[in-house]
Amino acid sequence: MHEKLKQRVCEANLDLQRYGLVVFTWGNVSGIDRDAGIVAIKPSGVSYDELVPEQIVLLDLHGNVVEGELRPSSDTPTHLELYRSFAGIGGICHTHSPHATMWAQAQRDIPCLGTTHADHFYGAVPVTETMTAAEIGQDYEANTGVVIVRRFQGIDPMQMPAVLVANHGPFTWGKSPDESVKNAVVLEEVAKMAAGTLAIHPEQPPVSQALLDKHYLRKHGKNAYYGQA
Ligand SMILES: O=C(CO)[C@@H](O)[C@@H](O)COP(=O)(O)O
Repeated sequence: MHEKLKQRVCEANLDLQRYGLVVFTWGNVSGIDRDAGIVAIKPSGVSYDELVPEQIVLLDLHGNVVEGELRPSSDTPTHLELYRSFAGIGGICHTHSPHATMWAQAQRDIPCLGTTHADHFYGAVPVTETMTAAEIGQDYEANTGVVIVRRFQGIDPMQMPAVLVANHGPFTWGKSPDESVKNAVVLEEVAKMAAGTLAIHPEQPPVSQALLDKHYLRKHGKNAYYGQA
């Protein structure tokens, strides 16, 4: 069932290693078939070298496993919360890529300091608030999704396909699993560039709104709807 979706999700997980975004199994990618209401996600703890499409786990949007022998990623509740809340996304990627994770640990938004950033993210990449002890204790992964959605009040996820979870790491998304991984690669690059730029010039201000609009809207169209011309 959903062999094509499992294949695409498996390939996107293997790309995490190909692009150098992960160490060990510190990352996972999922995809969704919205018509069927089925999410496909990497199994927990399985190394990328061994990963095959048959191991990809299928769930419904309530988190019930509908196919798969292995335990789904421990971040599954976060992925599910984002699919339920951000209607336009078709794939989600989570990593601990070092530079983006440094900004998440420092609990700082990544400012838009250049056109590379502006081409992909419409403004500063936001960091979430830290979770309360109750949120952590109750259900850490599900509440990670809740704090992401809370942070996106007033932010269009289709114009900002990335977030930094405070003290944890980045989540990115897109209209497909492979697009979510591409955004994770870009996020890691702009995180690295921003850290380096501010080390050279700590007072460097973000780009002007005119430059941000010029680059982001030119690439993504007037409505800046992610992934559509
Ligand atoms: O962030 C964490 C753990 O802190 C997880 O995302 C990472 O270890 C991947 O877990 P899974 O193997 O997907 O269950």
